[in-house]
Amino acid sequence: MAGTSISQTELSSILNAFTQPAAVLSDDYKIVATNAAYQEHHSALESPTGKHCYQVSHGYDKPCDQAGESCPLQKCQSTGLRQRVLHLHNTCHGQEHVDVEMLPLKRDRNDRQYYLEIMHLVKIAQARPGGEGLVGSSKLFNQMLGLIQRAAPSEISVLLLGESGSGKELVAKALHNASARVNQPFVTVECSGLSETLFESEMFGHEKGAFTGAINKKEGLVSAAMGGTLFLDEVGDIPKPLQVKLLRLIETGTYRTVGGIDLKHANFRLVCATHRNLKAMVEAGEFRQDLYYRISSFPIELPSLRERADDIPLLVEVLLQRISPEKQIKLSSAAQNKLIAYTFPGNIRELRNILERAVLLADDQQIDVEHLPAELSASHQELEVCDSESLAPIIPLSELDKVYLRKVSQQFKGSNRELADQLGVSERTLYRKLQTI
Ligand SMILES: Nc1ncnc2c1ncn2[C@@H]1O[C@H](COP(=O)(O)OP(=O)(O)OP(=O)(O)O)[C@@H](O)[C@H]1O
Repeated sequence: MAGTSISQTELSSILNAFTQPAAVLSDDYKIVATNAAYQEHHSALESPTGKHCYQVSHGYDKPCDQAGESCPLQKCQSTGLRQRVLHLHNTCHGQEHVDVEMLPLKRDRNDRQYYLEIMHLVKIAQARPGGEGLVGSSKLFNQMLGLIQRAAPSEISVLLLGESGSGKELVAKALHNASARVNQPFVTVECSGLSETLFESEMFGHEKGAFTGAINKKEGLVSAAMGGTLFLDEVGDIPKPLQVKLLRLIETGTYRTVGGIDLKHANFRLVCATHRNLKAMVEAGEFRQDLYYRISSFPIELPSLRERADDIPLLVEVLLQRISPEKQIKLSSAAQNKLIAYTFPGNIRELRNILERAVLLADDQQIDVEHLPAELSASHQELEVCDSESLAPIIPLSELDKVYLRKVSQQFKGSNRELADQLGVSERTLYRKLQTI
């Protein structure tokens, strides 16, 4: 830092107080000093000092905002305020998600402005093959990840909105894993298909003899989630009389077991999920407005797989590793193109099912088009149908899967499990859908 009283070596040793990769940057995007973690993170063979931050982290030849990304340094310059942005960085391990924090420093004696950059490595998601958890690097996935990173450390109630199989449960776990409650339980409550009595006794537990069949005292899921995260899956399927009970629990933080007298205190962070349009349900009087506002403080929309088709090659690679870690199975480019062109009504669960089946069908290390289900090749036939006169009458898209399911469930000869597999949804989801047709 020319002209300042502090040397570069001293600056680096101060930066070494951070365990995360950290650097001091100048107004013109140049790296002035870095700590050891920064050099390790970028696997810098030669010192990054003097290079541009966008060149080292992204391999760009111009600042991020001119390369179609948001640039925290530029935002810091224009606002004078601390910034946080989720970026994909080139690191010693390949591409990684990084939560970048940028802070303006006090101007130096020559009135030059410098910035402190701290990189928080995102552990709940990966942008390259290997490991567990969420996978993706597309724009929509990164936007979703940015929201997860923001919400996770707080206690705010999160509402996950997305199609079946798009990863709602995995995101709920990611929220838990990135929160201070990570070492406490993560408890899922499947809200669909529960009668009023069953819901109450599942949620709150019951005393011995509370109702016919209550032979023993039973602990409820709210109690099991003590100190951790309670994940209400398919919250939109909770019948109205039960919604008021849930609201009471959330508002007062207290509950009674079925047949119990004592008021018990709950302690959980709430995450809810639904594939339904809750706002429309509120307008139609099917979902309580007060409960909706309680659970939807921080909504996160999960993109469907067809909206993030550029993630398909990466997901395929990761899922094949997870399905068959001992074999190094690859996809032929023709098979990959088929997958990219497919619409995936069952999202990532359907992709996983397709790959599991293909791994069994492929004799060698390569999955080809013939190992993929016939409906992938049927997309062209579907287009032909759409072009033909048989299009009329037009039915609302929301009705489309009901109409299709009605037909399929009448004609399908196998079990519900087999049908769910072929549709690329869980058996639970199929059961739920069958109830609505
Ligand atoms: N981003 C992702 N990366 C890797 N695997 C994923 C991702 N998202 C989802 N999956 C996988 O896809 C499958 C379905 O995910 P999940 O059960 O979380 O979806 P869901 O939206 O909760 O489905 P449903 O509404 O039917 O319960 C699981 O095997 C999950 O591990």
